[in-house]
Amino acid sequence: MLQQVNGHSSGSVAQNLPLLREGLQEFLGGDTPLHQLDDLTKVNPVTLETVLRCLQARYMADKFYTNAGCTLVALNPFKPVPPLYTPELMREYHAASQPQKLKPHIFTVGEQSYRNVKSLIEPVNQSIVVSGESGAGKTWTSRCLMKFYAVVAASPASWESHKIAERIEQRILNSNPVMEAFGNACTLRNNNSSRFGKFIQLQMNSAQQMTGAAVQTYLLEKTRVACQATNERNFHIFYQICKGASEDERLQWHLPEGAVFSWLPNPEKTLEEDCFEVTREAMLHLGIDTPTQSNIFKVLAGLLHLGNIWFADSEDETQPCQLMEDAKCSLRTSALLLQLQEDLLLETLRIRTIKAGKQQQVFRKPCSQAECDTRRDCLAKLVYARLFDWLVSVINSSICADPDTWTAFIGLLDVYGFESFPDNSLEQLCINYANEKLQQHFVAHYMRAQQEEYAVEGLEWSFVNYQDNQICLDLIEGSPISICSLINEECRLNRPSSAAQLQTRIESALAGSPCLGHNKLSREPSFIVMHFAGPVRYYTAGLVEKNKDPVPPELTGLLQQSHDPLLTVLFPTNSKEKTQEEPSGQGRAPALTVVSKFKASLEQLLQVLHSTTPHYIRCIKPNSQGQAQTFLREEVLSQLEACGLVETIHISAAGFPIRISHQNFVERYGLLRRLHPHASSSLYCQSVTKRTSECPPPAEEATLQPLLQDILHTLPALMQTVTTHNDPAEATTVPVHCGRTKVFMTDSVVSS
Ligand SMILES: Nc1ncnc2c1ncn2[C@@H]1O[C@H](COP(=O)(O)OP(=O)(O)OP(=O)(O)O)[C@@H](O)[C@H]1O
Repeated sequence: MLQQVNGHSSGSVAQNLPLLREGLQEFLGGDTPLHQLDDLTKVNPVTLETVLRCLQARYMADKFYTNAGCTLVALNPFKPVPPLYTPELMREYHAASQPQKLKPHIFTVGEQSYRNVKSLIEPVNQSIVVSGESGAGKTWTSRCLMKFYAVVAASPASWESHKIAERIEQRILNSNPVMEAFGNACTLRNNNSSRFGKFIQLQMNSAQQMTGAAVQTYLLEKTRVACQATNERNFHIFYQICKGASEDERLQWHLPEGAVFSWLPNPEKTLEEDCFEVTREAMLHLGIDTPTQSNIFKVLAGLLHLGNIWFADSEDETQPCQLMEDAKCSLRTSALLLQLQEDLLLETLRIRTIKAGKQQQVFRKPCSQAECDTRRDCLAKLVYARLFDWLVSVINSSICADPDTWTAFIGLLDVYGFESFPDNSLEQLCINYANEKLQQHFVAHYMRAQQEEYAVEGLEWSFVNYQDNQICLDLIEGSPISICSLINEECRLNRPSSAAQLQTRIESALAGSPCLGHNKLSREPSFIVMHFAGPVRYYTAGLVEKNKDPVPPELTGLLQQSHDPLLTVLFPTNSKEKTQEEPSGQGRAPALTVVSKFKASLEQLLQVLHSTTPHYIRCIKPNSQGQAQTFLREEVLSQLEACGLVETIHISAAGFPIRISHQNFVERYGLLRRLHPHASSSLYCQSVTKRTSECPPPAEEATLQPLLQDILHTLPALMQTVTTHNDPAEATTVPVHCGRTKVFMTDSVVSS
């Protein structure tokens, strides 16, 4: 039973208030050096300042992992720390009777999830959500967790089954270099940035051995194939083939030393990720044999040559654009490598066919120079995206266990964190939408955990007034009208609409939403969404077109005519391709837009997450230069906001962020007795007796009780003095509660 402490004002107390506050702060800070606090919820009070100070102190002391209630905060060391990731340490966490008592580590999260699977307590399936901004360490963390499970979830009794398990684990680990070669690239923020999101399901049998895995990917940034920002690079695999091909392969793939490709910027930059051998080896282990690999690399070389095809502007609209002189050779080589007819490739790039009328008559219209470029880029994106999906399916068929052999899974979700750039478009809208969804999931889980702690302590209190981010989600995805539905509507109607019109439509249809900000500063048409992590301005130019992601049917038709074995698989002739250019008239299913496909996959993911016990790892980048021993407070703060940790601090603050064990509380008794020497404890005897009759305290706890009561009597008296000076509404909140083992206080005790 909970004891509530009501306040009594006292003149002497008011005079002594500054002294109290100072003493209390000191007391709450305690004697423990900040870097030794391994849980951010133990900093007292939990505020942004104290959390930042604690993380900084730990980082400087080479302590990279810190708990934050049900979350693990992982600071990127930006330097090798081999002792942190040895198989011996993995086994230590695995063998520990209480791993949560060891130093915070991703292995604690890994082991806890593993034990939950073992315990068979519902929900048995687990998910570990790894989030953070680009370069924060998500991929590293997921990789480490996979290695952890490969070590701890693999010790079957017989030698034979041990060998099978080892092979499966090796394949699962081999999926990493392959997916990274094809899906990662060097960006301004990370030399090895994942340009897609992924959910890896590690499948376990009834003896909790890893029997297989399955990978689901999200939103590959396929535009990178044909367009790279200044000082960024294309996907690693292109550099690997150009740098690592043998003499023979160079001849086969038409990649002479020193060849220049417009889609291969910054080739002089040499990265650790450029190692072709590692990728080939891993592909081989996944069952992709050498001829198939050669086929893949030949197609990629074909795309590089495609990127060198440039057109001159045509003066006469009725005439197709001419090839630039240098491009003729590139056209020939590209057609050769992709096994396409050269003249058909050229024609498809520069002539648009339009079907019209009842008879579906075919008209041929020469494209402008810009349209030719768009079609060329579109062709490359189409091939690369299909190739990537195909690789993922090959990886899955190599690592996925027979459904009869596994009974539970641990899912690792590695998703791009919240993004806010000077120029945000559909990609950022999708990413931030996913982050809002995950944040909602996280907040619900965090509140549940907080509520459970209160219940254990006997506190009857709930976060009834806490508003989660549903309003923002309604704005983005709600029904019937939301940003997503309006953008999709534009695609469906296929009407000409300007960026300014789209802005007006969004602003007028969603004017009532408190999460829609007003476009005051920008001259370019845009709208602002007030995300949980901060406001983001999205520009409306090109949004509808990106959402349609149109693939001219002629391009698919062209690839279906290729004689290349791989392209024949990627573009089968019998498939009923549906492209956005085909009108979706009466009776036809609505065209799938980028947003609608993303929304569907997100919903599926959330369904999976809801059916699991979640764990969260928030990766933080201490500085954007990738330097060891450098902790930039401003940068860390904005990430704490973006990953929802600030939100959890607010949730904590909405409850009782200050928690002190009875023992600690009483140890500091003198401080408060000085201020209120004649406090009577009679007021509390009743409630404490009532509590103790339900839950008898241990002997030492019993001796603490009278002292505890005296302090508890003093504090609220002080609080009332404080609240009457400030917000009168606060006076109605009971600031101090005595739980079974801890004293709980609202932050008004120290912050008012
Ligand atoms: N625990 C660690 N120990 C040492 N170095 C690390 C650690 N975590 C991350 N790093 C370094 O930081 C770099 C960036 O990490 P990583 O690629 O995992 O980031 P990410 O969050 O996955 O980024 P993106 O979203 O761009 O893919 C790594 O290449 C590695 O050099």
